[in-house]
Amino acid sequence: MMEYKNTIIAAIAISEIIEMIGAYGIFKKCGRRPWLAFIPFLRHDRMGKCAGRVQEGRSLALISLGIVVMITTICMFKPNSLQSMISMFLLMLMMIPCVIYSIRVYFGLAAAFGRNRLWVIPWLILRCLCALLWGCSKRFKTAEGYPFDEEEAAPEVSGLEAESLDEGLSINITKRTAMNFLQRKVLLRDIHLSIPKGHMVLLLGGSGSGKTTFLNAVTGYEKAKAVITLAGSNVYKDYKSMKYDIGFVPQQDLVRGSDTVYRTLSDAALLRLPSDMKGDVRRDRINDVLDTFGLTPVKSSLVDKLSGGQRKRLSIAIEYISDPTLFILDEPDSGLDGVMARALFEKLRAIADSGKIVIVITHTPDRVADLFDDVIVVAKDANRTGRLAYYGAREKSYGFFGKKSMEEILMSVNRREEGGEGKADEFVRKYTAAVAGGEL
Ligand SMILES: Nc1ncnc2c1ncn2[C@@H]1O[C@H](COP(=O)(O)OP(=O)(O)OP(=O)(O)O)[C@@H](O)[C@H]1O
Repeated sequence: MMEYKNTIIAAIAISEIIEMIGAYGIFKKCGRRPWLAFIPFLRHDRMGKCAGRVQEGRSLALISLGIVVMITTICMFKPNSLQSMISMFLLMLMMIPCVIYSIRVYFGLAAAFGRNRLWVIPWLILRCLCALLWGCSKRFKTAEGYPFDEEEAAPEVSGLEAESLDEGLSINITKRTAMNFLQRKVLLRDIHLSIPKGHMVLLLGGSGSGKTTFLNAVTGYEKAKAVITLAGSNVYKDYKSMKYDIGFVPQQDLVRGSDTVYRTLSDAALLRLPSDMKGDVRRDRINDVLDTFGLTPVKSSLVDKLSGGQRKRLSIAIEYISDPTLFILDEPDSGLDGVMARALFEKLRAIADSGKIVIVITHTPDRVADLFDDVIVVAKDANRTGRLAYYGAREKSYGFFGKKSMEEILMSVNRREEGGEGKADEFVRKYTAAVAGGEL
């Protein structure tokens, strides 16, 4: 038994030494103080910094410390004692976040060295040998542009409080946080803007930049540290009474195939219109909405028999039945061809022109860009927090970003490892300065 223990200790010591040598090389390549590689635990922290994953590196360092404490406890007590069992249980628990944080740090390292993300597998299995290879081999160099955005990270706090509009939407999100694997993550920070009524706004942002989180915070579905006012009323405080003032059309259609179009809308009307509304007034509203969305010819058809475009229009009509002041749509054009998408967005434009506010997420903005008044660009900064990189007139946005299309604007703020130009922080700073200087 003793021999067995000694072998394990010797193996751990050898792998530690190999890893230290490798980490020394990695730190040097990443422009960090290399001697820190020889300090246990701090090494994990610095590895996180090299990978651009500061929080994960720090958490990994703490968990590694916990693991060592647990292993020592297990060795100190008799194998089947209560203390040893508890330590074993805690050790198992710690392994889960340890693996998760390790994966995140290795993903970051792969991006820092411009390598495939699959490298995370050998890193997890043979960490010490991978560290040695990446640290000592000349074939492993940091990627072009490394460290990504680090020196010029966007300011921690930015943005000016948006004024409350009597008839429009004013959004003042200070922060939206969430617990994520034992760690509080800031999903959104400092998003302040006011949208006047009659405006149709494009919400632009890369995958995971925080668009849905932003919309959920605006509608009050998932509250943030924020003040949202719609036509002078506080959305969070008056949530119940304002629920149907805000129409939210999710990406997925939530309609029952076995109902007719009319039945679907009349059920929605029963739910969303005031209960004291007279039957004929309600019927008129249903017919108006059917007309608005070109669904009158198919009002007796089963939902299952509708085309993709008709089904989409029905989903939108369900939310529109309550005549919302603020109308939000998450990718209403997914699955629609260019002509159908254009026709749909023209309807949304008409709704905005009737004095509403329409906010739309679309992944193919350029085919309908001319229909929008304004653009909101949400981008992930160096801390992976969703920030406001632009809000203003669509026409000015091209000049602000120095680009010719919405897709190019999106690429400029997307992170490098996602194929973008990684200029999110630069534009958050530029936007903050422009707003403070009264240029936007
Ligand atoms: N409740 C939550 N807890 C922890 N993290 C979350 C939570 N909600 C969202 N996130 C994280 O916040 C980030 C933004 O997510 P969000 O869904 O808002 O992005 P998105 O811009 O809508 O992306 P997509 O275009 O891919 O739908 C993601 O990294 C996501 O993992």
